[in-house]
Amino acid sequence: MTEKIILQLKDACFAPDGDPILENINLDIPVNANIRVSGPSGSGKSTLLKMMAGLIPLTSGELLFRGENFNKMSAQEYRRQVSYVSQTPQLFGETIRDNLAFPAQIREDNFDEDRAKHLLAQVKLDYLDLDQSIEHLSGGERQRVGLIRHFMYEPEMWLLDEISSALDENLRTELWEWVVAHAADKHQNLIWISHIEEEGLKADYEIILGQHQAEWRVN
Ligand SMILES: Nc1ncnc2c1ncn2[C@@H]1O[C@H](COP(=O)(O)OP(=O)(O)OP(=O)(O)O)[C@@H](O)[C@H]1O
Repeated sequence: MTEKIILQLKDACFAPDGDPILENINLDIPVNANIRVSGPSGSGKSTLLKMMAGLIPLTSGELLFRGENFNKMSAQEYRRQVSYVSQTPQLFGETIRDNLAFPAQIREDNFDEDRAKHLLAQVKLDYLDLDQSIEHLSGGERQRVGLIRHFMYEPEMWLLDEISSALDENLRTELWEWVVAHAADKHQNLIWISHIEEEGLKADYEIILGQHQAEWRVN
């Protein structure tokens, strides 16, 4: 039996100034897998995640999700299903509440304060109050508030770009353990980039980037 595929890139190329950053990218992402993207600095790891997230337009080729072409879908709906988290999330407004309530606001839904507090605790920020100003948060606190803003709703797929880069080793390990367990529990697809090897992070598959190409490896 063939494996079920959730996301595909077909002959995808991104060449913003004519020179390709990534080209001839053909990937079939199986459902409910834990996938690492690796490769040297500048090899296009973030670019690949942003291509998958529909955040940068393909110069050529196709992005398909559940067999449907991205260009025929609502970009807003797609990004709610396929959630890209940057390593430097921008915080906005004045307080932590402003940030964590934002996803509900754009969905015209009620803010789930209990969930927000639960998520703060999951990322070891339960000492922060929702009405606390974001002005004096540390880099690591900002990174985690930006991360859990995405977790206020559950997507089908996570694209996580260096989400622990501002944290010390203990926090990194705990954060990744939580993220991986959360995704497994919710049967979510997980594609991630991390430079950190000592986290003991295990992936089912690896996408290795180099020379503008992507190699698929089964771990
Ligand atoms: N929109 C763009 N226009 C021009 N060049 C770009 C664009 N986006 C990315 N690049 C270039 O593409 C290359 C790959 O960038 P990318 O951030 O994807 O690499 P990376 O593997 O994630 O790097 P790192 O590990 O250092 O974060 C870099 O040389 C970058 O400057």
